[in-house]
Amino acid sequence: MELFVVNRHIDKEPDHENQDQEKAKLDQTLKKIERNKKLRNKQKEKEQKIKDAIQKTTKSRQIKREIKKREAQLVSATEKVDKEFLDEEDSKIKIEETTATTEAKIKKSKKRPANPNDIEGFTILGVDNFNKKNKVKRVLPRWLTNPTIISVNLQKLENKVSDIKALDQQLRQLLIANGVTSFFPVQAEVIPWLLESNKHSDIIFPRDICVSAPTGSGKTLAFVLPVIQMLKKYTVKKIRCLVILPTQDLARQVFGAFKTYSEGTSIDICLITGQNSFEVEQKQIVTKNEAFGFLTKIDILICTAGRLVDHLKLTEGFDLQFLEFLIIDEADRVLESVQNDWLYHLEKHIYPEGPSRILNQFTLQKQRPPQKLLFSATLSQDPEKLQQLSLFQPKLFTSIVESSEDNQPQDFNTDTFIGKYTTPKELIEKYIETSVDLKPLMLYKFVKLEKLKKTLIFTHSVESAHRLAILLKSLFKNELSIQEISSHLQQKSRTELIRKFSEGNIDLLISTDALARGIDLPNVQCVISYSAPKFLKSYIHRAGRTARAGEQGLAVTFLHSSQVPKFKGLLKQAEKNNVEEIKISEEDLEPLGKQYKESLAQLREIVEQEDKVDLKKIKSAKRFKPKFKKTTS
Ligand SMILES: Nc1ncnc2c1ncn2[C@@H]1O[C@H](COP(=O)(O)OP(=O)(O)OP(=O)(O)O)[C@@H](O)[C@H]1O
Repeated sequence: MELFVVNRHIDKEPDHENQDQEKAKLDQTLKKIERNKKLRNKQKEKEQKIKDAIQKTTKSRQIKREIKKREAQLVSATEKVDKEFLDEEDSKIKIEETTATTEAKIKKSKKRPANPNDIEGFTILGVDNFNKKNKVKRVLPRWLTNPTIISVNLQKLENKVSDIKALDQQLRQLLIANGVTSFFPVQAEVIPWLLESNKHSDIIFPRDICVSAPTGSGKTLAFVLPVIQMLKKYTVKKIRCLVILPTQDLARQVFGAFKTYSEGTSIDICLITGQNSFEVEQKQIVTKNEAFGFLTKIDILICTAGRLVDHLKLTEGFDLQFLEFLIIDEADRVLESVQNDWLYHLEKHIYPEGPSRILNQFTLQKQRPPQKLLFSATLSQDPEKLQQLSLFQPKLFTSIVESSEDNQPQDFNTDTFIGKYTTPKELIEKYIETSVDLKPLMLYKFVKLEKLKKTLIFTHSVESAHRLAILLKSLFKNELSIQEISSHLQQKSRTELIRKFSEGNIDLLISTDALARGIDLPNVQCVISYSAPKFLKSYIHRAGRTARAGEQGLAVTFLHSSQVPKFKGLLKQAEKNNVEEIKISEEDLEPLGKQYKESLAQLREIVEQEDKVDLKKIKSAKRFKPKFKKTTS
């Protein structure tokens, strides 16, 4: 049996001490295991917590996202609802605006194709040259925006001549003797201002002035009277006032006014327009004395720009260095004229060493610079145009007032200020539409219907004035006195015709625009623009020959149908939007047909004859040209 006994290792007898030790070890290990188990469990719990927390945040984020999404959906839904409630007009406007901007964008993109050379952030020079630039708003200088306003009301005159003590007694008496009892608004403003501004002119140079007031408002006396008063004091003759005008007729008229109001003074006035010979004019201005050399003989010189330059160049001893007043009447017209470069020659003559506006010892020793006085019914308020006169601290007197609905003057606006003119309140303006063929007959009918006398008729050329005169003479027979006047006539004949018309001995005076400016013809009943005026300025001056000095007057313009819109456009510039039409039916002219045909035949006959003789003479007639002789004796 033993054979089958497996001899296993049999330990020795258990050692109790070792057994205890081993048991302790085992216990420790078991405790360790238990601790580790607990630790692992704790770890697991922690991880689980973290996991849970992560899960929670994700969930809340999801929830938040979901909430946001829902909110967004809600908002868009609300907006949708709101939009539906937008009122129809608003949405229309929005649509229009969007369409307009889109269209503009399309246009822009069409206008300016994408440039392949464009570099981001850089502008390639020249690319934008074709794009429309924004208009720069013009800003007027202060003196133009702060004028002294002149009333156009000549019916209610508040300034009696006897009350204006600034003018001396002698002048006031002369005014009353000439039928002027009250001052017109332009005179009431300008005369006292000029006298005051010249009180200390040796120390404080007076400011230059620009005066823009309607035709027939009395601008002439506004400069004549103060100048006479201020020059009275001088005993030594020097040219102290120079008046420049655009035409001989006007120069003559202003000369007349100076003569009238210088009565009883020692002021000498001279007119140089070319009517007299050059030598005669030279002798009127200067004389030569053995002991003193050249001596001036006059105080005031009135001239046309062209004739002035002739004297500046050729008259020895012609001294303008003592000039105190430089008056330019119809200033816009004079400044337009480049006649012999008059402004350049004049400046050179007044300031041989160049102009000096600075008050210093040098300028104090010399004479003061002349005060420039500019007058016109259509004076340019364009600072660029006025710039050429280098005005000294200019002051503006104007009747141009922008009025609001409550008739209160408003701020000056460049667009509505420059190029605006006023006309007399008493002027009634109308137009007649007619065909070209029947125009002369329509004129005949109108004159007869209105029983017109003392009427000025303006045509665009000497020839058309001449033909119209022949035709009207033939139509009216001896019923009315009809004459023509133009710059082709000699000064003497023109003065004679003007005198006869003023006295009422000519009923219809047919003229070119030569007579449109400044000429003062008393009580003109009607002004007819037989040829439509090309510019607003020419219309204003033509029409301004009537309704002068507060009198009523009628201005009628004859137009072909194609001219009506342009004419209305012109008048709009002067804020005349309701010019009435006078309707004369062409049927009313039928009974005059035979008479008209006969007159036309007569006209043809006369013109043919004249073409051979007279008209040629008129065309070749030159103004009287004097032989210039240098210096005077
Ligand atoms: N205070 C006044 N009382 C009455 N009549 C006057 C007065 N002042 C001027 N007149 C007359 O009024 C008319 C027009 O004057 P004036 O020729 O000076 O006008 P104007 O403003 O220069 O016109 P235009 O712009 O056409 O040249 C003249 O016959 C003048 O004698």
